[in-house]
Amino acid sequence: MSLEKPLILIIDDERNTREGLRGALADQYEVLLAEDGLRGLALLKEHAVDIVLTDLRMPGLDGMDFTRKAASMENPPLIIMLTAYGSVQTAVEAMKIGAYDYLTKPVNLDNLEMMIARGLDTLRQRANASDERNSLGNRDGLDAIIGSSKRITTVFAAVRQVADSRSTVLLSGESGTGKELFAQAIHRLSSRADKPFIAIHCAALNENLLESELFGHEKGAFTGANERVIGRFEKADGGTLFLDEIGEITPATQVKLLRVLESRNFERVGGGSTITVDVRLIAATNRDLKAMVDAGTFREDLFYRLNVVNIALPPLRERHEDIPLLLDFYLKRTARENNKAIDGFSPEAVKVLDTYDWPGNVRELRNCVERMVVFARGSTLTLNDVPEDIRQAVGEQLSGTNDHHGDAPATTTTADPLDIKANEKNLIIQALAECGGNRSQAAIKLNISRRTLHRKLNEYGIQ
Ligand SMILES: Nc1ncnc2c1ncn2[C@@H]1O[C@H](COP(=O)(O)OP(=O)(O)OP(=O)(O)O)[C@@H](O)[C@H]1O
Repeated sequence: MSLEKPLILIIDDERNTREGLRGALADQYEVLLAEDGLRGLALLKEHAVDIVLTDLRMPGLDGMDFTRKAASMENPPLIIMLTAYGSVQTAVEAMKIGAYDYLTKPVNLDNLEMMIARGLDTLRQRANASDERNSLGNRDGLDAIIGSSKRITTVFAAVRQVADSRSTVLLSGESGTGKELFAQAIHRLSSRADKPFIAIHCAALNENLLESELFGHEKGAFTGANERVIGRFEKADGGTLFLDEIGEITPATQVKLLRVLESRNFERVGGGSTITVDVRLIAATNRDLKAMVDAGTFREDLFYRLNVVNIALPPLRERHEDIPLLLDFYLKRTARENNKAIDGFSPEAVKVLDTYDWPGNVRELRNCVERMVVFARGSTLTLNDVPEDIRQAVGEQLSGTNDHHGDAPATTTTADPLDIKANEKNLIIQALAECGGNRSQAAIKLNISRRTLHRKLNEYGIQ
C-alpha cells in the first residue's frame, strides 16, 4: 500500500451506482471507475489499486470471474463484492474464490466505510508483516485468537505442539472458522517466523494459472508469459506456504503437488532446471477430504501426505461458550475504531446471539457485531440492534421446539421466544425436582413423551 490516498476501484455496470459510490468515497480516497470486469482488470494492471468494490452481476466478465482473475494477481487488491443477494451462501462462494468480504445492495454507506477501513487495516498489516517479519517472531502467534472453550483450547494446544516442526498440517473446518488465522499462528510460532508466510487460494484459479502461480514460469512458457515469474513455492522458501481450499485442485495439479511434497523440488512451467525449496506446507479445506478420497476425486497418496497432522476447527455452534468472548472482542474493537461509546450488549441480545447457529462462523459473527455497532444509537446493544434475519432465525429455531406443548401459549410475533424457552427449562427443572429426578415421572407430569424430555434435557444442558 502506498502512503498516498488509498486507491479504490469501483466496478458496476450501472452508472448511477458507480457515480453514487464515487460521490461517497472521493473525499477520502482516490477512485477509479469501470463498467465491467474486463475494464476493471485492465485498470488493475495499470494502477496499484488497494481495494475493489465490484458488482456481482454484470454483462461480460461478471463479479465472480473478475474476482477469480484478480485474486490470482501478484499483489492482489482486497475485493469487496456488492451483491443484491445478501445470503451467507453467496458471500461464502465469493469469499471462497478470494473475495475479502461482501456488502448487500443497496449499499449502506456506514457499512461500506467501515469495511473499507478494516480492509485498509488488513492491507497495512500484510505490508507490515512482510516488512517486519523479524518482529513477528517474538509474539505469541495465538494472541489474536479468541476462545476459551474446551474445543478451541484443544486446538490451541495442538497448534503449539506442531508449530515448530516441519510437519505438513491440514486444517479442516467450515468457512469462517479461522483456518487462515490458525495457519498464520502456526507460522508465527515456528522457527520460520522470520521467513515469508505465503498464502494461495486454490479455488480462485484455474488449473494452468494455479500451476504457474505455485511453481512460476519461464519467459515464453505460454502465450502472454512475457517474463520469468517466480512461483509461490520459491517465494515461500525457508518459510510457510498456505494452500487454502486444497480440495478444489484438479487431479493433474494433485499429481504435481504430490511430486513436490515427495521430492521437495520442481520445475517452473516451461523451464528445464530443477529448483529445490525448503517450505513448510499448511493446507486448509472446508470439504471432507477423506470422503473425496473414498469417492475417487482426491488422490489418496496426496491426502496422506497432507494429512500428517490434522487439526479440525470446530464450528461456532459447537462451542457456544466462545460466543460471548467473541462478541465482546469485536464490540470493543469496532467501537474503538468507530469512536463509539458502547459498553456492551443487553442480556437479551446476548441470549439471541448465543442461540443463533452462525453458519458463517466467526466471520459472520464479526460482520454482525460490526454492523450492530455502526447502527447503534444507544450505549448498549439491545435486542432491537440484533439484525432482523438473526432474530427471525432464532425465533424459528426456538418455536420449532415448542410444538409438543398442546397447552402452551402460542408463540405470537410479539412474544419473546427466549422467555418461552426459559420458562420451559424452568418447568422441566421443577418437574424433575418434584419427581425426585425420575425422568419417566417428570415426563408424565409435563405431559410430554420420555423421548421428548430426554431431547430437551440435552438441549438445555440439564444433567
Ligand atoms: N477464534 C477467533 N478469534 C478471533 N477472530 C477469529 C477467530 N476465528 C476466526 N476469526 C476471524 O474470522 C474471520 C474469518 O477467519 P479465517 O479467514 O481465518 O477463516 P477461514 O476458515 O480461513 O475461512 P474461509 O474458509 O472462508 O477462507 C477473520 O476475520 C478472522 O480473523
